Amino acid sequence: MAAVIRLFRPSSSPFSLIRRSLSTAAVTEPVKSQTYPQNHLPPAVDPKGRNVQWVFLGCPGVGKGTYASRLSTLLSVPHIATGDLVREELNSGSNLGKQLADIVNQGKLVSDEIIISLLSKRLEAGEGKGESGFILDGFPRTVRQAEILDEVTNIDLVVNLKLPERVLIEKCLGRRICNQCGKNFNVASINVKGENGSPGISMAPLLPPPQCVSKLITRADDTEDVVKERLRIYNDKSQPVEDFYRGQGKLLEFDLPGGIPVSWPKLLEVLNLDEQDEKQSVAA
Ligand SMILES: Nc1ncnc2c1ncn2[C@@H]1O[C@H](COP(=O)(O)OP(=O)(O)O)[C@@H](O)[C@H]1O
Repeated sequence: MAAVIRLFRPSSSPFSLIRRSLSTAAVTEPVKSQTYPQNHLPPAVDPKGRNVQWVFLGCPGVGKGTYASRLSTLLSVPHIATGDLVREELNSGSNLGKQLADIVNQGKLVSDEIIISLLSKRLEAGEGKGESGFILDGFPRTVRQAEILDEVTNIDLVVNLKLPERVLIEKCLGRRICNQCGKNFNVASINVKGENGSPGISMAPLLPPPQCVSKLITRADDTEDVVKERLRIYNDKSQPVEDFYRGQGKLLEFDLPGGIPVSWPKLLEVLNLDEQDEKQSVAA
């Protein structure tokens, strides 16, 4: 039976070191090892009692942002999505933003150096405001990024969200963002039949409230060709990151059973979390 571990006061994180570590990081082959059994958490919470340091992995469109953001509220830690940091830079009109636009709109990855610099700035700003712990979404995306992260801190748990590829494409194409409040919605109504023993998946659309309807925009990189390219790059560059964490016994595989109403309670169950619990309690 899982014991309840309380998360104590914020401790300062060592992320100001991340930039320095970039230059010394070694690139090695990803480790292949066992899969962590579902329904069984690895030692997810640091026994020293600091806030959680979790990573969310998964293909474009799988819903990393949705679940990472809900968990960050539940656990009172920041949700840091490197894709959001990149989009902020694009929208800022800076020279760097102009350089990144082509890369992002073709579905390619930004260089490790640039992404680490953006993440480093975000973590330092958070540290200044007294933030501690995090749920990272969209980082690390290469083994090199994972190694650099490992050099500067100890990740407790890596959640790998999974959906069949045809669902991912439909979800990306249905994704809409309100350009005023910034919330994400999805107009796709997904009904995929089960194949070869795997169950079918249904997801109802996540429609915007009336005040957002006229303000919906589509991400420039959510076109079919670019989504396919992002999936190809994920398989090439980011799947080895799954192996990296699997080798460390930190990877929790989670096949999403459907939309938020069915997946969210199931995810909480697998993580031994209870929405009704005191916010700062985690079972490990
Ligand atoms: N860790 C990262 N390394 C390199 N590029 C990144 C990283 N995170 C985000 N990006 C860039 O930002 C884009 C959008 O990221 P994100 O919103 O996470 O998209 P996705 O829906 O593909 O998961 C990526 O296609 C990539 O160009």
